[in-house]
Amino acid sequence: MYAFYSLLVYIFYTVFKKEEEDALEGACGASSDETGPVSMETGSRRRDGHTSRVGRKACAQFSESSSSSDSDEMSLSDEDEKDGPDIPACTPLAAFLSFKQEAEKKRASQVPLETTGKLSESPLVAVMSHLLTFLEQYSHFQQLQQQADQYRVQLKRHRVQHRHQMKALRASYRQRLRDKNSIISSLEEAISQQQTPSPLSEGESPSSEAGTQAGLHRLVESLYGLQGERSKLRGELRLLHSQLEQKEKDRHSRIQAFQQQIDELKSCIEEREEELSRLRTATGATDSEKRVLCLSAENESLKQSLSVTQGLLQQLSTIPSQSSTMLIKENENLRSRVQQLEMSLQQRAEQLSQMERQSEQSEWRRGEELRKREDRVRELQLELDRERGKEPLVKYVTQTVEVESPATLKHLTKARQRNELLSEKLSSQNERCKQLEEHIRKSDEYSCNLQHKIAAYEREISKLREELLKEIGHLEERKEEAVKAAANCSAEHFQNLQDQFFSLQKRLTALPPTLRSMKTDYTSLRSQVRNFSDFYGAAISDAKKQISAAISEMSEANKDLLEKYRKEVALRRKYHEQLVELKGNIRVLCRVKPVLKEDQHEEDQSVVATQEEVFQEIEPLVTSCIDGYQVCIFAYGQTGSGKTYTMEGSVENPGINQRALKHLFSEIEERKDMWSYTVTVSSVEIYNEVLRDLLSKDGDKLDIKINPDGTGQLHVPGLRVIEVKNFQHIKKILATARRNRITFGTQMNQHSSRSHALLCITVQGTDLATGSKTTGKLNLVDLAGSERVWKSGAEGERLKEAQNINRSLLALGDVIQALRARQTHIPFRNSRLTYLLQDSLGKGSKTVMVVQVSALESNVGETLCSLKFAQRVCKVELGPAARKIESGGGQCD
Ligand SMILES: Nc1ncnc2c1ncn2[C@@H]1O[C@H](COP(=O)(O)OP(=O)(O)OP(=O)(O)O)[C@@H](O)[C@H]1O
Repeated sequence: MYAFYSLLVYIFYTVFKKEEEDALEGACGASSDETGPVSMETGSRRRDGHTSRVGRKACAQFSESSSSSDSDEMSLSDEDEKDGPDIPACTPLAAFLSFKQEAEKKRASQVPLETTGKLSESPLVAVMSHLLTFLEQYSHFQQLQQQADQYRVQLKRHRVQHRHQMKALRASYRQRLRDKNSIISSLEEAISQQQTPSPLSEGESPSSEAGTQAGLHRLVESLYGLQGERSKLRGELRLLHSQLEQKEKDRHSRIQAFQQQIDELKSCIEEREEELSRLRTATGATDSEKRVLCLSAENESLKQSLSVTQGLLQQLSTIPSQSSTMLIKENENLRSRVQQLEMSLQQRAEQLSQMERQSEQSEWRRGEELRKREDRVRELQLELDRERGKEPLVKYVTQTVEVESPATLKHLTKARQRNELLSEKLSSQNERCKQLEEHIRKSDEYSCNLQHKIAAYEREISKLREELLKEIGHLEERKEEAVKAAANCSAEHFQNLQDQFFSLQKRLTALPPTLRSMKTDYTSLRSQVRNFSDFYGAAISDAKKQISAAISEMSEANKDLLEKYRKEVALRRKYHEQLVELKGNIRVLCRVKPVLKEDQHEEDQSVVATQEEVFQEIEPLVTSCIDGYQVCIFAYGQTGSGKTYTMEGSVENPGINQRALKHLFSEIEERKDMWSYTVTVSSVEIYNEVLRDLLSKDGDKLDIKINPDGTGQLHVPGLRVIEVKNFQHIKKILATARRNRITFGTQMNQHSSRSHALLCITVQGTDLATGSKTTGKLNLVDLAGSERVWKSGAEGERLKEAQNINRSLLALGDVIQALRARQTHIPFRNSRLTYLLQDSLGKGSKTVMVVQVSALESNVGETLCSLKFAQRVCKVELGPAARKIESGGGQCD
């Protein structure tokens, strides 16, 4: 077969060569057309290895047609470069193509002949034409392949460029994102720092308000900054979007172009396939079929290459899509990040506004609370004022106060309880006031009687005064007479002189010319005047002498009167002392405590003694103290029987202490012309057998010692002694002592004194006339109450106090017993109380014991005990009282 085909080719060659030569020889002769012979030569070269000019020209033409693609393929792979040397294989093809073109031209010119049936086409020529067509198609495929390669190279380049671009873009985006993230994280940190609010102290110090404001300002500023950042990010994102969209569009347009080319290629291939099948059916030649198969194989390979190209295209399309998806993802991430940021910003803004609202609310609440507290303070202040003024407080109890905090509630309940207590107290005090009014009425009656007595005394005194005045008047009359006598004498003389002066004046007017006589008259007149002055001076000195004589007479009479007065005072003191002695130097008074409102279930039939009445009994002893005696007044009795009331009393109704000092100062005032006095005060308490200064703040423990001055008297070293100038001063001192004294509430007495209290008043007097000095002492003792501990319910510390009180009172009883029995040893040192009262309870002193008893039947046992003790005291004989007086020379009385 091969030999047959080779033969066929050869025949063709010779036929065509012959035809061409004929045509050339016949038509053109020696024309210069080289095409035919060149083709022949070229075609022959393929077989015998010679190269004709025509073949080279065709090859050059082909090379020219594909030069553009070759230049592009310079950078292609080695495989592509290897395709280059195959091109010379196209040379016969080019020869065939040119030959075919010429044949077709000829056929076209021969068509009229064929139609007429003169020339019919041979099958060999038809097969050849088909072969040529295939070869043409093949060359076209090759061109397509080259184009596809070009596209592939372009795609590769694009891909590389795109990769670089994408890398750069990614790097820049990542950098930007990192920057943004760092900014956002720093802002978040700043916000979180601002958002960690310091807890608002209920007290909170309000410097914290300024800090919160500043923090809010900072937060708002950072918020604005964040918003600016957000808008920037948005702008950048928009830019990115637009870039991405642009790229996306480019990619789509490229893909569409590729797709179009692929479609074209596909349609081309389909056309070729149809052609092939048509050829198959038309020819049915076995060799051509083989050729067709070869071609179809080539076609298949082309298809494969196409599919590869398509794959590449797809890859190309997927790569940008991947990058775009990545970008989109990044974009989405960014978007979500921005959204998150926006959300967090919104949250922060909300939190900020919430914080602002909260701070406003808390501020408002604080203001409200402050206002309420101020109101409360005002109310409490009012309450306090009313409490001080002893006004009813019921009004406050009924007041409704808005309470918010438990502390205020507690305070309010306390205040209410206190109010209730105070109102109770107030009602009891009102009751007491009524009783006191009754007492006052009675004391008024008593004072009326006293006034009568005083009026009688005053009448006597006025009589004496009248006598004295008469005497003085008599003396003054005499004095006046003497003065008048002197004055009358000088007046007569003066009258005479005046008369003479007038007569002289007359004579002068009558006889003006007689100057000599006038001169003589004048000189005589001058001498008379001189004489008159001498006479007048003598008269005055006479009158003075008479006056001094009258005055000396009068002072003599006064002296007598003064002496009389002194005698009177001495007599009075003597009688007073006699009276006191008659009453006894140790006296016992019994005071029954009236039944108070709280004990009203029992009927009160007691004899009520007022503070004034009690003091009247004591008053002479206070006077004795001024005269230089040792006086002791003490209140004794069961707890709650009224000892403190008797000694100290209340503000409105003071007791013995205050009244005694008042009396003392009024006496001193009366005697100030004859005596000067110094009053000193000290106050101690004996609590649990320990001595404490009630006028000192340090509360040091004191001790009783014998005075080192050699008098043998007792004294308390370190005790504060205050000199008192007036009664107002003593009031303050007494208040201090009362404040410092230890009291506690027991079942028997709400303010039970748990100590013995001593107020020691020393009065040092100096007689202004004689210089003699007296030292009187007044000890005012408020003993602690004896109590039955099972009754008073004393426990713990109260029990210890009660035991100490009872022990010291027993010691007092022992001293009284020893004094009554006139024992040689008096056990003064058995207790601090008796040791301290040694001077006042011993011989030569004046003592008054006020026994306080209760009128209640429930206290009858204690009352009996107290009365028995009082009975024992009554029987004690202290002997005559001794007055401590030092004469001007320092002698003792
Ligand atoms: N004569 C009185 N008139 C009116 N009230 C009195 C009288 N005596 C005592 N009281 C009242 O009785 C209460 C108890 O009196 P007080 O404290 O003086 O007793 P006390 O004997 O000193 O008691 P204690 O020994 O426990 O200290 C007080 O509230 C007082 O005001």
